[in-house]
Amino acid sequence: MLEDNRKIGDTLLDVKGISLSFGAVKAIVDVSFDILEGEVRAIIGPNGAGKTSMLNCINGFYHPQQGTITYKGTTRSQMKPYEAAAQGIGRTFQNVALFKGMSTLDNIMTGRNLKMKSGIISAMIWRGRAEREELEHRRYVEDIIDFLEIEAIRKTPVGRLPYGLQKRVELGRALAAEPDLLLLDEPMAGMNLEEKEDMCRFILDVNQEFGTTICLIEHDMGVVMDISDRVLVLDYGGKIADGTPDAVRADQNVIDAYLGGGH
Ligand SMILES: Nc1ncnc2c1ncn2[C@@H]1O[C@H](COP(=O)(O)OP(=O)(O)OP(=O)(O)O)[C@@H](O)[C@H]1O
Repeated sequence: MLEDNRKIGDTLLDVKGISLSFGAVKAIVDVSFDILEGEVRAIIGPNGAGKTSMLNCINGFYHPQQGTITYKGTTRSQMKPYEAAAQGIGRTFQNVALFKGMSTLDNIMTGRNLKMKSGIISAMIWRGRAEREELEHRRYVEDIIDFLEIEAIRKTPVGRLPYGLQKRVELGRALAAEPDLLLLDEPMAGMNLEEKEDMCRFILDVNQEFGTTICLIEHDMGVVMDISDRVLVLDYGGKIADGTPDAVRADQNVIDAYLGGGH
């Protein structure tokens, strides 16, 4: 890890007794865990363990049948995706979800939408103000482009970029919304070693420099153990371990789930 100047704070998100089923399929079974302000939190587990479903519950894509989610002190049984986004929960997806025909710059600009105050009507009435606002947003997006070292591809349609760079652009778009809590669904999937190392560095930089709290799903155990403060382990929808990387690595339930145990 980099030199650690971070402050880990109070509970930002508290998940209590969440259960989610799709018909007979139990995707999540009575899981509780929390995320502290400023930490890098990982969720791991074998295929189908319920990891993506958990992120989908946190940002309101799925509505758990049981349990509560407390975010920034407000408790809900469910929330809507736009409410989650408006309250500072950002997200990237397992499969890249960008506008392939649009440039890197324009894709990242779409991440600013929530921050834009001028609608079409007010922009017609107060053109100067709308233009100033647009300029400020562009400046913010250019800073993200510098930060992620993707200046050379700012005008390139993202569909033409290699997969690793598309993932970086997707991270940029999520950052453009200035999230307090950033959910990353397998940010390094399908990447080669060098791309993985770059992505790890960017995730740690986002956490340290912007103070963004990160919750990530990742299959590469080496990566997870390197960059996470705490790791939640799911298996068949249930929680089987939760703790520091070292504690989780030594946990017999985790060893069984990964090295046998029916998977
Ligand atoms: N929309 C859905 N409709 C029906 N079943 C679903 C749906 N979403 C998830 N599931 C099921 O819920 C279970 C958990 O899936 P989930 O995608 O959360 O697991 P995961 O741990 O993220 O897996 P992976 O590592 O393969 O991405 C699986 O059995 C899956 O088939």
